[in-house]
Amino acid sequence: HMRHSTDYHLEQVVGWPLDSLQVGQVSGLALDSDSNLVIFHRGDHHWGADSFNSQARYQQRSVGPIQQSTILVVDPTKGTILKASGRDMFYLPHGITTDKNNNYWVTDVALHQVVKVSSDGRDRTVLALGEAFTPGSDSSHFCQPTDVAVDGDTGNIFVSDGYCNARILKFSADGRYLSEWGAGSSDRRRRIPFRIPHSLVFLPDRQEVCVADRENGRIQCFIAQTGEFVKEIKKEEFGGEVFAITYSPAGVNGKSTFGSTPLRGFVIDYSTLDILDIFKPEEKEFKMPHDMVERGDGCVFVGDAGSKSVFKFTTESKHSLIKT
Ligand SMILES: O=C(N[C@@H](O)C(=O)O)c1ccccc1
Repeated sequence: HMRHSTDYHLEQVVGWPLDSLQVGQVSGLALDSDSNLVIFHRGDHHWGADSFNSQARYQQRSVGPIQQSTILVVDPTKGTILKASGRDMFYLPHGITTDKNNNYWVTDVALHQVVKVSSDGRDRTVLALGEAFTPGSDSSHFCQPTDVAVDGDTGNIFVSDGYCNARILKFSADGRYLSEWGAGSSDRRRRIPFRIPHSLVFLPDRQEVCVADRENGRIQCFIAQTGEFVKEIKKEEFGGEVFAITYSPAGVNGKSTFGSTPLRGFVIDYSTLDILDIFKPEEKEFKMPHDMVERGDGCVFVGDAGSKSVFKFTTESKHSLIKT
């Protein structure tokens, strides 16, 4: 791996998880209030070229929802499954995030909905935004929404919408529509619209929302309160597509990218925009690094929709692992 300045370097924890997680296409990762890893996956469903018609309507509705548990809570150290839920609810899972009451906020691109699900194992739908299986672009419809970010202070939620819309919407915690905005709209020079706002993250220490604008190969960040454009992060090294973004207030931004260059993850300092590290798996390659989370202990997990697997990375070098 190329090393970038400082001593920050991520290496794959080879052999994690101990046993295969038996997951389908991994579309989303989150951390719960116990800092366990939460995996949102598609079981035996796949997003392929014929999943939607030209009006973005899902074509396999008659097959029914995924019968496997689509939401897995996994021990971050061993990779063992602690809880499994989300059966018979979803068709094409995409994004997942948790709120401070440990509810799951997920998006499903086939349902065109954002769903708030209880994590008590009873899978109660606490709130659903959007109309099931009905794409649209007004304030009560989405078109293949990709992710949700939660502002822990106000409870407001942000939705990146989506493959067939190019906007970010803001709702109150109880689902009231507040506002929406497109790419860097407040900045004339950056009127280039979003291509696919694919992943969202809330920056708690800055009260900003950042989006991975996938096919534009860039990150754009906005003031959460107003939607005002703050900055754009775009690097040649991204190779043209940025799939996911996650953030840790330690001043380091994690990103995963997927582009013509070999598929890699980047660690960027949010203030200086310096690339602090570039990482990728040691043995297998990334196939479609689709989402990423960073844990408080510095471990980074990457969910891969292509290889139906989750990779774990750590900043400790091998020998220190052997020592411990
Ligand atoms: O990007 C695509 N999918 C991935 O992001 C995903 O699986 O979420 C995709 C787009 C068009 C057709 C088929 C798949």
